[in-house]
Amino acid sequence: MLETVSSIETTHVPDALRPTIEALAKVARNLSYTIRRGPLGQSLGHAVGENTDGDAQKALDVLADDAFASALGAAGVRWYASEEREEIVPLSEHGRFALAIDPLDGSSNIDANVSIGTIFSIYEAKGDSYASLLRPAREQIAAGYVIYGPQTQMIVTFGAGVQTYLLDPETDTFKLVEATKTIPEGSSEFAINASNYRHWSKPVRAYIDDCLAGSEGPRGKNFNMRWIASLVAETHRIMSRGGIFLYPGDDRPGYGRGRLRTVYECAPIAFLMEQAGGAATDGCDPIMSRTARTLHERTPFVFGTTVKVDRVAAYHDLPDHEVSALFGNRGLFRA
Ligand SMILES: O=P(O)(O)OC[C@H]1O[C@](O)(COP(=O)(O)O)[C@@H](O)[C@@H]1O
Ligand SMILES: [Mg+2]
Ligand SMILES: [Mg+2]
Repeated sequence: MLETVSSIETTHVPDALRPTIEALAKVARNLSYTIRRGPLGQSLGHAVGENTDGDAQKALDVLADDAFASALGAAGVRWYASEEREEIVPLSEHGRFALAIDPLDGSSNIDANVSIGTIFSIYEAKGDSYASLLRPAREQIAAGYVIYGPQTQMIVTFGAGVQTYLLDPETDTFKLVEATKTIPEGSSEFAINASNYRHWSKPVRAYIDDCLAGSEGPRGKNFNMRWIASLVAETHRIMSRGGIFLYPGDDRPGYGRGRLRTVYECAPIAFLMEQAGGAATDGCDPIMSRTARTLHERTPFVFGTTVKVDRVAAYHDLPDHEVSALFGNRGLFRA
């Protein structure tokens, strides 16, 4: 029904990438429609298996992955890497791009009608599939996400700022609503899954302790906490009003390098953050300087307003006696 309508305004999209972005937008538009229909349409939130990382795969994860893979072959994509597939898949021999995707982010939220999303990252393709995608994140030529929330929006960068497109329900087209998105300074919000507190390293605990101490602690002001458990929704909130997100490594089995995946979750969000004036690190070093060694590799992930992200890195540089001190004695971080 929606196939014939143009999917996105492409004035800001580089010519070579237009077919790819149009195909992404077309699939996202159809997914948005499927998600909005919820139980009136296909069953979306039930588990259908496990992906390579051992995460439960929901029906919507698989449906989204199949839809993107079948649309992108005819849209300039040579190599397709997905959270839902163990290996990189060849799509079109003559395609110019390599694309990595988290087709459906935040799957645990499908049944709860909370915002979910799609995250993608694009490189120039090389002859070898893995060499095309396991390379410095700074070599990305485009990255973005789609948020399926009260509004469906696509946020994208081609290396010259960040653009926001809104899916207009009246025309079924993604329309440009913001040509240069920048992260506001001054938010007092931090996002972390605090149920893992006892598993965190000392620097992460110290950083959060100092936020929780509020106006009585070394920061001298109160903070607010958020945790949606949809990376895309957290990213969008930070893009819209600032703040910081942390998913650190912790000492639970399998979580030494956190939960989030470098290639199709963290690298694209890091690119967007930098282009919007923010920052993204693994707690210490920029994600954009990293090269993933494997397709499904995880990384600790900290992103948001630059001064806040830098502050987390500074906690990692503190000597042990400072980081272990009660906040009242941690002299370096008095606001
Ligand atoms: O349940 P946890 O450990 O808080 O993890 C939540 C994180 O997991 C994710 O859902 C992982 O993404 P997927 O749904 O694509 O596997 C993120 O969106 C979110 O930030
Ligand atoms: Mg995800
Ligand atoms: Mg996913």
